[in-house]
Amino acid sequence: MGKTFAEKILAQKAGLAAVEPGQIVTVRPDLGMSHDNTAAIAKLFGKIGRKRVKEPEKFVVILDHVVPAASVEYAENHKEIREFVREQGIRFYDVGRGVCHQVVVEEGLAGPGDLVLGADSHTPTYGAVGAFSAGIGRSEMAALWATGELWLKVPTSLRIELDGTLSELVTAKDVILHVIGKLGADGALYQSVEFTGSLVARMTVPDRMVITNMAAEMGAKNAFFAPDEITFGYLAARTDRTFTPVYPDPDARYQDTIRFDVSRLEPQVACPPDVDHVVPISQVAGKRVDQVVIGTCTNGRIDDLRLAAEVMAGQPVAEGVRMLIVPASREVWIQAAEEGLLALFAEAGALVLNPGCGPCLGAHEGVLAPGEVGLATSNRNFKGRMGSPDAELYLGSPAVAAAAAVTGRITDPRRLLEEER
Ligand SMILES: CC(C)[C@H](C(=O)O)[C@@H](O)C(=O)O
Ligand code: SF4
Repeated sequence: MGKTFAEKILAQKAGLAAVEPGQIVTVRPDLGMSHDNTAAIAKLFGKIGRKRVKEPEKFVVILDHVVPAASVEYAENHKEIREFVREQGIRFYDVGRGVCHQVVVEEGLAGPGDLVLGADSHTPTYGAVGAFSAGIGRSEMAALWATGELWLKVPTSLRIELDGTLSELVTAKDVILHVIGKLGADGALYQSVEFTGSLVARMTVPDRMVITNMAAEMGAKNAFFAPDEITFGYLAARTDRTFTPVYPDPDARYQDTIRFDVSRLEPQVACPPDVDHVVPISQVAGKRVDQVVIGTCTNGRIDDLRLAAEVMAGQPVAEGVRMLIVPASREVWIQAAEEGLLALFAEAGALVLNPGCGPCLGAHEGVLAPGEVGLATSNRNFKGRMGSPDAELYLGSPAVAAAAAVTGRITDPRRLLEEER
């Protein structure tokens, strides 16, 4: 009987001939990733009585969540991490390099056939380049540092087929918001989600990253796009590593196959306080916003910034609205600067921030006050996510965010474009 992607790759990484869903296997990941939570992990590591990370070359630490440090406490945390990675000889990217998930992909640290475990819930992102990648807890990361291995339960597999053609200004973000809206925030709980269908062949790696990133929001253990020419072309420009891709068998058995035709999809918006309370934009159009954020590991890439600039079409940010632009990485920041996008946003009245998570997690760089309404291109909108528990946060694509920024209200970017034309 055929095997799914998860079954094949986990068998391989566990050194077994075959595995079944539900089976507990001990795997040896190719990469372990952590970020600002590394100091907390180091404390747990000390508690289990270890001094040296067993295979330091298999780990990476990226400071991104509260960068640059917003308080003495954060500064101390960063300082401890710098000392720890130096002592242990762990690959390290300091503040300013970018959001961990973007950096891992840009640096070619994840690719087809890799098993990556990260101490962050959006680690499934790297399935966009054919890796099995999943989030783990801090104590699991400490155990991984100590032994180089970890047990995992083999997930059941869910296949999602995406077919049709997206209309103008409807994006991968709208697709995944729609999918989450239909399946719910627990719609793929502890499942390995394989995305297939005719739309996939027309999706760039960044498009696929939007989808695998947000698959975490429906509970997925990991998410996967079978590596194709688009994947290999993308990776060839970034790394000279060679990869051994793993593909599902054609006769693999899935728990379920769900098909979506995206041809008539409108731009989608997730309404507070639930990521799965997703509606077509026409249902929330007109809602006033105080702050718009374009960035994060979901939608802070160069094509997101290009799309936002296109929708803004030289119009200024609406009076009374704060617009924050947070390039996901230094590479994106430089590219956007070279293309004149950062100046364009700044001239329109936006505030361009440093690469990193920015206000996504509500810790700094633009938190919302009680009663305020935000719209962001990020992946979470629960109560208090971007500051006050009494603020509201809507989620949408960069096109939707740009349209809100220049009109001061949730607006269908397609209508705006029509008016501009
Ligand atoms: C702080 C970190 C552990 C957290 C996560 O795991 O996802 C953060 O990145 C988030 O998006 O809430
Ligand atoms: S950008 Fe947001 S979702 Fe992504 S890793 Fe940072 S805090 Fe988490």
